[in-house]
Amino acid sequence: MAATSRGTTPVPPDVRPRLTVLSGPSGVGKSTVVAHMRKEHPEVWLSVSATTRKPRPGEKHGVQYFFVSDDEMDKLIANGELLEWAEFAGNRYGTPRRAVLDRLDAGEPVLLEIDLQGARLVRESMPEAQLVFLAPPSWDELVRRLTGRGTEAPEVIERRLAAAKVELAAEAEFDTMLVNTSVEDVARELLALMKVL
Ligand SMILES: Nc1nc2c(ncn2[C@@H]2O[C@H](COP(=O)(O)OP(=O)(O)O)[C@@H](O)[C@H]2O)c(=O)[nH]1
Ligand SMILES: Nc1ncnc2c1ncn2[C@@H]1O[C@H](COP(=O)(O)OP(=O)(O)O)[C@@H](O)[C@H]1O
Repeated sequence: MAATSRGTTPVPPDVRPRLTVLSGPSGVGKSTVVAHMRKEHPEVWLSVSATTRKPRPGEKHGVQYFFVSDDEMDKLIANGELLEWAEFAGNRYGTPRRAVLDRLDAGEPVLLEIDLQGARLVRESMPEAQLVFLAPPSWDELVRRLTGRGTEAPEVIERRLAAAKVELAAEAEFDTMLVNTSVEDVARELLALMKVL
């Protein structure tokens, strides 16, 4: 079979998995759910974003994020290397385009964990993508999780909670809404949506 220009075997569109986008307010549990899911299903390919945010203790370049300078982010944007990017709570975040398209072409289930603005941009450029919104069981529980994580200063938490109000109001734009009461249940539901289970 002929190789594509990216050097992978083409997968017919009808069996190609859809790109899945997971969004939801900061602190709702997106990273926790995705980590749980990938422990048992490492075949789910999670895009690693570039960000200008500083690493938290324990975060490693190339694992949670590619941590880049403002200049480097400017270049990634100018060179068209990002599928989408957005500013969130004072930092920029973007999805490297090439890796995502290569994995989709290879027929792998691909997951993006990105904010509401990014989800809207993906919907515009790739209407076949499925958009999943992760919601907290309640506002108070979201505040408890975000505060309890202990990774952000109080003023950063305030910015993220302000963004959370906007994100929660946009829930209806998504194809599916999952409430993160149980990490195991949500991980299973997400795997089913991605046709991995
Ligand atoms: N648009 C966009 N948002 C991203 C990207 N990567 C991460 N985000 C989102 O940026 C927000 C902040 O991420 P982060 O600083 O890691 O905080 P956390 O998600 O609360 O742990 C979250 O909503 C992420 O989903 C990206 O490549 N593009
Ligand atoms: N279902 C859950 N029940 C209770 N705590 C949770 C649940 N899911 C996540 N958490 C906790 O909430 C905090 C925020 O989770 P995290 O995955 O960092 O959120 P996000 O990636 O959406 O910002 C973490 O301390 C995590 O352990």
